[in-house]
Amino acid sequence: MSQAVTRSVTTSSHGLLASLDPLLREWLPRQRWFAGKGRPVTGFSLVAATELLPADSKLGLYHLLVRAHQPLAPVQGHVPHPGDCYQLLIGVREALPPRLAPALIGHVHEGPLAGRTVYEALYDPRPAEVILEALRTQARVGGLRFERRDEIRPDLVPRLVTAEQSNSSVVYGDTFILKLLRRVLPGVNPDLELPLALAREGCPRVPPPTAWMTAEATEAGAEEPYVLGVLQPFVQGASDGWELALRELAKGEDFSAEARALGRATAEVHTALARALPTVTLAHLQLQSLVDGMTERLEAAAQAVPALQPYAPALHSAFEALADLAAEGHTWTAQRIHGDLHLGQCLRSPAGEWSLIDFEGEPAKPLAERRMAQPVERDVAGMLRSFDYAAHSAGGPPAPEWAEACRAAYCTGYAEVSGHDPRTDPVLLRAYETDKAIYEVLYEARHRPDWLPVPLSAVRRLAGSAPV
Ligand SMILES: Nc1ncnc2c1ncn2[C@@H]1O[C@H](COP(=O)(O)OP(=O)(O)O)[C@@H](O)[C@H]1O
Ligand SMILES: O=P(O)(O)O[C@H]1O[C@H](CO)[C@@H](O[C@H]2O[C@H](CO)[C@@H](O)[C@H](O)[C@H]2O)[C@H](O)[C@H]1O
Repeated sequence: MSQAVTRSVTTSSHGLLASLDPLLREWLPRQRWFAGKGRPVTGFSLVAATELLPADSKLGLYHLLVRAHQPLAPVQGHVPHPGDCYQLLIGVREALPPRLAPALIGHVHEGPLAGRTVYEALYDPRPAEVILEALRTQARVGGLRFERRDEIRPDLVPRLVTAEQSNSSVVYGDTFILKLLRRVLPGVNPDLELPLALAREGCPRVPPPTAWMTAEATEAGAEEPYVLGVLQPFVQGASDGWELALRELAKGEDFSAEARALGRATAEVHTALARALPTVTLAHLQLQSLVDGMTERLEAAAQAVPALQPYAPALHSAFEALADLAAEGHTWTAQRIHGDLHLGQCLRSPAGEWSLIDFEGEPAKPLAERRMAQPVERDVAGMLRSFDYAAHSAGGPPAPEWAEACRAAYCTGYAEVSGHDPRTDPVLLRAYETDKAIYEVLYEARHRPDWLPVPLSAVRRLAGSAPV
């Protein structure tokens, strides 16, 4: 199958993009993983194009990195944002068989692919096999580079994961799962960096990367490769922490034993990361900039979501208390953390072992910010918020005692492994929990307005008003 991987396109790739342009303008904004929702796409530029299966054969396959131009893109400093770069796998056929109908991008009318049909190739087993084969054989095709740490068995059958995701994943024979990043950036990506560091430490709580793919940077100013995807062992029969928590809640069951195991798992990951990568001390100046960030996020969220405004002064006090401690000379240790931890990022195997996944951090933030050392309390606060979310989302009346028991058990488990009980730093923990609840208010207002009452009830609690 390795002969399938053919050549890199150097000529006519701009003609290729021009012919796809009208189809992509319509298709791309409809994708769950498209990050620029609500702003029109006015055009594209090609960052890289690689032909993985000859386009003039029965089934062609292009790997494209395409920058989507959106003129109202946010302004960062004074530099206009160039638009996000997306990874696309485009299949090319004469016509689509009915099973591939959901994958349709459109029919091409002009240019090198005129008369043919293009589609999202990950729905199609053959293109998905080509990617696995390239990883297995450590192929280099044009600017694409496929690398691996461990052996990969040939001929594993692929299936696309259809769950709502920020990226796209393919499971191969229930043995591996490949996550293809959609919005890609040049530079070290924590979704590969941290699991690799944890694998080197022998930490069993995170599936170790088996293989990964990158693309050479081709644009001016971008020197480091783009990380495009990571293959890791698939945890068979796993349930995620969110599903499990809701299931137990629905049965009226306590979840604190699992919460304690999750606290232990988080601490195992944190202690391994602290061994693997540098830790730093945060003193007054660094704390002030952390508090400034929290304050800015609160102000922006209160502007966007008026329901937050009555609580803003009380929420500010959580951040001021942290700034006061720093001004008194208190210091904190910071290290690499998960960065976006919640119950949905925790997988439990049928044997009861927990794994943490998805170390990408908050995808909307720049890589440099996502890779900064931070206090572990930030991850802890994410999990504490998640237990509260579950207690308010299970369908029945809110179950605050259930959440409280989980929150306490989680911290106990964390302390058992790390020797540090996050509750011993209540000011920092409260500031992070407040910051996360504010983030969630904004997230829900934008994406799931029906869920807004969930973080708002936490906002009321954190602001010192009567809990609901
Ligand atoms: N190693 C794994 N084993 C089993 N399932 C996994 C594994 N990694 C991810 N998944 C499943 O794939 C989903 C998406 O993975 P994730 O890394 O969170 O992607 P995204 O960043 O797109 O949300 C997870 O919610 C989980 O159900
Ligand atoms: O898709 P991501 O994992 O990057 O996270 C985003 O979506 C999450 C929802 O899917 C959102 O999480 C919030 O809702 C969860 C329940 O659906 C809950 O467990 C989390 O605690 C809560 O924050 C997350 O905030 C958002 O970044």
